[in-house]
Amino acid sequence: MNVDLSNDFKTKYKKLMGDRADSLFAAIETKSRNSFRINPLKPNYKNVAVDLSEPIPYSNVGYFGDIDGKSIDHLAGYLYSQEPSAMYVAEVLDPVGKVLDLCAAPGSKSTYIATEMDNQGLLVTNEINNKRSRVLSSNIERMGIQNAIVTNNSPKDFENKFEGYFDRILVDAPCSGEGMFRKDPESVKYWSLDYVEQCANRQRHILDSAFKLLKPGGILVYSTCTFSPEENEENIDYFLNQYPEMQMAEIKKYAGMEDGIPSWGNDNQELKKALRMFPDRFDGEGHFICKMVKAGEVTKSHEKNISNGIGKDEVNLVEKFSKANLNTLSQNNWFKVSDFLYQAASLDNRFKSIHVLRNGLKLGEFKKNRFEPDIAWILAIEPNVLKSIFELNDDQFETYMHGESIILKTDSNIGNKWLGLSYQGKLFSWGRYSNNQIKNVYPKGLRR
Ligand SMILES: C[S@@+](CC[C@H](N)C(=O)[O-])C[C@H]1O[C@@H](n2cnc3c(N)ncnc32)[C@H](O)[C@@H]1O
Repeated sequence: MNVDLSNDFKTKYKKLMGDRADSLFAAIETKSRNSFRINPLKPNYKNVAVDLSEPIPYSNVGYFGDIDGKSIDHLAGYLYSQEPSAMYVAEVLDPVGKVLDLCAAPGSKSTYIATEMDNQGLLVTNEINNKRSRVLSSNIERMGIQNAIVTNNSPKDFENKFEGYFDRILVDAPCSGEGMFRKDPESVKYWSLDYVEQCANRQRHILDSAFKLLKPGGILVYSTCTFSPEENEENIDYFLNQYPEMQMAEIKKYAGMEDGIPSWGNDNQELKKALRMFPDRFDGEGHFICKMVKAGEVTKSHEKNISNGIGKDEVNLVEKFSKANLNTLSQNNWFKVSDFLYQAASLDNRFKSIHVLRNGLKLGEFKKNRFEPDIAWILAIEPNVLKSIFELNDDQFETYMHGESIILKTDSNIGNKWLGLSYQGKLFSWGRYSNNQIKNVYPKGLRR
């Protein structure tokens, strides 16, 4: 591999690391190893057509190896591709209660956090960039996550209504990306000494917001995929001085993980508690992780609920749908946004003040005199909730993925209108049965 490291980069790290810099530069020239996660939110989640013989030692759900982004395992949300170092962040966060991922797209860490939360508590997963927030939202959907609110805001937007609200906050900061040069050699082009400074400055603003949003007693995890002291130890030293309530917490370190470097952060010895992963000693990309606790007593916060906006006629339509197609129907936290019905992750009125893309699980849409279920619901549903599941064969699966309907033999004994469609035992879509055909309702954007 040829990663075109600039002279400024090399000179800087030679000065900072001495001889070790050469081993870092050499590691940046080697090929990185791929890895992926399985998804315990799915039924029978270890039933995947990939090699699970090399588990990642510090992850409950991570494995070294390759996955196919077009496979049913991937599109039904059983697998998620993530590089090994990044996986450890969710483990360090230990997410419980109300969790905020402030810089979340495309959702690698958020989807991991959600599997740790097992649909308990609340995960607010935020991305400032609109286009990227939509990718985040679709990954939350694919993985069958029910307790997440996807938002598209700047961290500052939360400050008005969410002060001291969150038990856990992750700031996986936008950074100069030096740790990803090996995986993405093109990114070297954007690097400069000035760019590092700009990133460091932006990160301080994000951390300022995170401090305000964190509950006393809460935990803040800060991570980057870059080596630079300015964006890591220096920023954390600044932050600890700025906010004396914040204290560093220990992180368990596995083979190849190293301490933070106090001399890169004004000799603040507390920085040893942070964690560094350098690719010459660790089997993953470059990463920095730091865990901090906010001192103080938890005060009770009062929640005022949004009214759910659902009329009796609409409840009747969903009940009619359920009677024909489901064995059970939970009416927990139902919530309507325009014509869409959600099972809300939170009905807290505060969420009216920010730009919410998705609140919990999208169940479906009210159309003229009927209710139509949404793909998000089938990706999160327990199979025993469905009256009928139709398992597609290889040809039928390809046909369906192309957006075509499936013609069945006339003696097909299907009495219900909405079916769960599965392939290789994994539910991935609804299908609408009528006149010996399963009509294609797979979202156009997901067809191929
Ligand atoms: C390192 S990436 C996040 C990766 C993500 N956590 C994951 O694991 O998939 C940083 C994100 O921060 C967003 N970002 C950029 N500027 C920001 C700002 N000023 N405040 C908050 N987020 C910002 C970027 O759009 C980007 O999606």
